[in-house]
Amino acid sequence: MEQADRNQLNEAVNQAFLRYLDTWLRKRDAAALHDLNGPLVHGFGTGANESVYDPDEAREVIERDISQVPEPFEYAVRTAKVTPLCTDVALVAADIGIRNTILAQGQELALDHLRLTLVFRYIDGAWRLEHLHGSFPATEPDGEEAWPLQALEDRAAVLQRKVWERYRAQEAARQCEEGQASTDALTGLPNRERMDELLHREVAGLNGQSGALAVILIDIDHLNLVNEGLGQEAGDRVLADVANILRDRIRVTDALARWGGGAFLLACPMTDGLEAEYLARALRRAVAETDFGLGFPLTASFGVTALQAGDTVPGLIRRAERGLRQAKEAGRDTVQVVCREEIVPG
Ligand SMILES: Nc1nc2c(ncn2[C@@H]2O[C@H](COP(=O)(O)OP(=O)(O)OP(=O)(O)O)[C@@H](O)[C@H]2O)c(=O)[nH]1
Repeated sequence: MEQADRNQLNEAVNQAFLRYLDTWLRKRDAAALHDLNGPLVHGFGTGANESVYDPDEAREVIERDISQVPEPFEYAVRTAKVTPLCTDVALVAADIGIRNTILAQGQELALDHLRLTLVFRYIDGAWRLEHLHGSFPATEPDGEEAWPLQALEDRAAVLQRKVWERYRAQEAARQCEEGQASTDALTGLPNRERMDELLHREVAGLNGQSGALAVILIDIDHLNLVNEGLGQEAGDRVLADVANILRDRIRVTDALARWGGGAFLLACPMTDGLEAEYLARALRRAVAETDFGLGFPLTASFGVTALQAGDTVPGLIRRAERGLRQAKEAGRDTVQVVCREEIVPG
């Protein structure tokens, strides 16, 4: 988390904490306090009362607590430390000076000190209480405090590390899943959906600038003959090999995707129709000159087009498809460039 984000989070959680204290201890307002809670509150008592409460149970605990001592508590925040656990969870360890007497298990108990450990979670646009642990530290016979603040802070540091580790692992898993969902497993290339998104982004930003983007649609010729003659696995190998041939010969700024079946789509930014045609010819040659170990030559056909004013992504793709169709009709193993309506033979 960036330092500026951390500062902003600390401030927002601190405000939520102060509002919670004021509502709970000074105002003793059960309804308002209930509104500051999250959907589940953990802890929320001291010692034996600690549990996980749903909203109705939490409301009951709050009302009981306030009905037992309706008078405002005099308190002063001595220290309050906010520790962000991740972007939407934060822990507050606080030391509160307090003057009051409560009835605990039939006995009057004079309070002068309250230690709080609270967890707030950002839910529906507000930091809401999710966990509350309160303790009234007693002085041990040796004069040492039973729960010194340093011990609470040490525990918070351990908790923070553990939550961050878990959060990072979850983020990494989520990003990995997203990557897998948009990658073609056979070739390792981005899939059609990802390329489609990229094209929409590119085309929207380019506004039909001439020479700003070219698109090449590539289709392996007679892939069905490889599948039928040598089996699906041989067809798969051909697909992966062609993907590698293409990948090895394009610029880092170009984007190559598996478009479906035996087809690939290549998007080349800062490339006009002529440059794209040269590239397509070089790629055609590279495929035709490769020995795929099939016992017969393998070729591919290419449809090329370039961005023009007023283009949409579907329009651009349709022109590349038209080029590819023309290339297949012209006998395959060839390149056809389509600029708007006219076809420039390759
Ligand atoms: N091995 C393999 N074959 C695939 C895969 N996806 C599609 N195919 C096959 O690729 C072939 C593509 O067919 P078409 O593009 O219509 O025709 P083609 O045989 O390549 O001949 P052209 O007219 O030259 O395109 C079909 O036989 C599909 O079953 C795949 O992931 N692996």
